[in-house]
Amino acid sequence: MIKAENLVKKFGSSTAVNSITFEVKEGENLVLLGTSGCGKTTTLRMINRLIEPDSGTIFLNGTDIRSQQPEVLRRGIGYVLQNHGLFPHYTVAENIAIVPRLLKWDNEAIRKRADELFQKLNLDPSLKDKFPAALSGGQQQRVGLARSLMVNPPVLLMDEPFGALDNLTRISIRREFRLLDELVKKTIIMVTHDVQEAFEMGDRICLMDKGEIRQIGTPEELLFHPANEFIADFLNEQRLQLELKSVFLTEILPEYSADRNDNDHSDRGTVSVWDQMEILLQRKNNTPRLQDSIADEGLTIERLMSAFSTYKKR
Ligand SMILES: Nc1ncnc2c1ncn2[C@@H]1O[C@H](COP(=O)(O)OP(=O)(O)OP(=O)(O)O)[C@@H](O)[C@H]1O
Repeated sequence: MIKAENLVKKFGSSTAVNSITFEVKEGENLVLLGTSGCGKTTTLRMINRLIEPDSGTIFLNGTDIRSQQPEVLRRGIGYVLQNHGLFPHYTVAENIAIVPRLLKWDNEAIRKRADELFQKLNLDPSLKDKFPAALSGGQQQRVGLARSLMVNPPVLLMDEPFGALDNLTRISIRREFRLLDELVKKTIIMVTHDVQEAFEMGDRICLMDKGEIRQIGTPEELLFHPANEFIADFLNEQRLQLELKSVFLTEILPEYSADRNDNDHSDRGTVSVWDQMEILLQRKNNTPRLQDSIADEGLTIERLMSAFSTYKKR
């Protein structure tokens, strides 16, 4: 779906992106991960031509993106920014109508699509008449996402989409976004410097350093088969939590996994060992369950951990 070949971008004498090559399949969520300044945002912005590479080529569905006007290209590529990118002097309704109006949608079509997205994103319809400054950070982020999804672009670029949120909001909004049907089927490239976030959201992770790619692979591949010492060191501090997030219930206890999601091209289900552990802990504490669709009757934390450690020894 997206193919980047030998991309190079320099700013003056410093090289932000140094000959990187990667591919993203249709429906896949690729996370660009790395420390500040390693070239993630520059890479992302080359895909919607906000930045032009010095050399290298990007193909979208086999076509060089330079063959399209940037404005036309961007209508098929949603873009979600850390600080939501909403225009402060436009109401929420006006903000989300910008691209549909460019595409000459009528008012009724815009209203219908906005209502649908507001419902899916748990946004109260009364927010439509407000200005962005009157919304909470989480609401602003949801509106930013709604805006990028209005015309249902097949590709979505997300630059630190949860970066401006407090930790708790961040964790819950991330979980919600991950299960959102509008996002499950999209091809997504997401930038983050948060390792946990990358492991929760990414089908594959592209770990960058100093403008170069050190490894691209599934969370499991990076953790259990790091390509070099840099990768192992980068992940080491949070290893156990990452392992729990990167292994799925379907892989260790298929008999308890009634949640296999047909839209999930990775075919690993949607519940990680970490998620399942949280569900069991919440149940133990009598707090509401995170997810009700799981056939986990009789599953205990001990059983889960024992299956996880057997899996790791394989
Ligand atoms: N417009 C610009 N002019 C000059 N230098 C730039 C410009 N944009 C980025 N850079 C430099 O290019 C390098 C890569 O920046 P980039 O924003 O892509 O990194 P990043 O990995 O996204 O970092 P962060 O997580 O801090 O946003 C950095 O050294 C940055 O200072």
